[in-house]
Amino acid sequence: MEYDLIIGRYGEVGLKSPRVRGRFERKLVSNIKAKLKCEIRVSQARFYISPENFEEGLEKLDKIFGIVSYSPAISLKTDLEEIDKYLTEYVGELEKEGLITSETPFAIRCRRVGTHEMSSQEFAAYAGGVVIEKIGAPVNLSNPEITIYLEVREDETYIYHKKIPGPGGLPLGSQGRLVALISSGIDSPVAAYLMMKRGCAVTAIHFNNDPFSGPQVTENFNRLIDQLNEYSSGYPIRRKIVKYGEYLQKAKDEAPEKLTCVLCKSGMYKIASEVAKKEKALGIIDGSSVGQVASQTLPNILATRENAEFPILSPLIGLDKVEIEKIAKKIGTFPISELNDGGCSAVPKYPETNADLGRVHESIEAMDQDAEVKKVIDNLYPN
Ligand SMILES: Nc1ncnc2c1ncn2[C@@H]1O[C@H](COP(=O)(O)OP(=O)(O)OP(=O)(O)O)[C@@H](O)[C@H]1O
Repeated sequence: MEYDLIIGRYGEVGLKSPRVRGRFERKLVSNIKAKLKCEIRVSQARFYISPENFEEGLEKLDKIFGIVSYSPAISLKTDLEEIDKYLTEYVGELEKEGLITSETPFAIRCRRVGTHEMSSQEFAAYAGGVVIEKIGAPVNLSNPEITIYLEVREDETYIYHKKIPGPGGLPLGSQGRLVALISSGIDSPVAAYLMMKRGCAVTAIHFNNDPFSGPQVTENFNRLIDQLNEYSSGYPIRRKIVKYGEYLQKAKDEAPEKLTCVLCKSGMYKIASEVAKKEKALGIIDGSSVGQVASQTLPNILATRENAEFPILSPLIGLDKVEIEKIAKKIGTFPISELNDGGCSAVPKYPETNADLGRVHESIEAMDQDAEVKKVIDNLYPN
């Protein structure tokens, strides 16, 4: 089929007030243009996109948040003779592709904006007649096997038959920035993806636990970010790699062994809070899911988060592993997270699962956590 443009649709953005909608539309247009060489016209909740490379356009729109669906289409003048000519050709192409035969029940759906001599129903009936004339297929409005859409907008008309689902959500960057804690595991990249889908730009922090973990962990982190960057058009993910070995050593030396993981996580949130200030971010994302591992019991969640200065958003908190893995597979991070990273040797044999706040406070003081956090931040942002 010789398509000449792609019609993109947004969902939730359309529910906003006109002023907010205008801002979101501009953001969406600039995000599309950051990824795709194209011309874009916006009109009445539709994006009319003319990409330089059509196939590339179809592929890339699949990863731009805010787009709910899109359709490759042909455009023509709003004129009955033109509709006759182009629709006849269109049906001929569908026939060649095996999508319609003389037996295939079909429907025409017409949407119309503007002033015309015919109603939408009359346009649809006319177009139905063209299809019957060309191929003799039966009309079936309640249960069609193929639907051909006719979109009549003032003096331009568009014909298409496919509605490809987009990723949905809100345009990236429309909701400000968050700092995402990304390990090399399955969960945290999914958490970051879900918040990106809600329009949040991301700065990713990774804690390199060397000598308690090997270089593979950080390599996997970098590969995960490369994969997530497929979805970051307009707002590429910023990366920060934190040297965390010294902090962990201090925790092991000065606090009860059992509490290492609690102190590790509590330090991460404090450091993430400092990074959030530097990055002008408004919150922190992590990949916790209640009860999944030792550090994610409710008492440990309380003990590790109580001193963080920013809200910690955990979009996976109520999901179970199978649900999280399903998303990881869909977004392409799963096979990277599955690579063996050698794990973390700082994890004690019996990590605390029911952290007592009093003992955690004592340990935080014993290891002089604030001083250790400051060292890490000075190292990350030398001035
Ligand atoms: N090395 C790290 N660097 C950055 N963030 C980390 C690191 N380790 C853990 N986190 C953050 O803490 C969250 C909980 O980590 P934890 O190790 O308890 O669970 P997990 O189930 O192994 O998580 P994940 O699958 O994301 O690695 C992670 O989802 C991530 O957001």
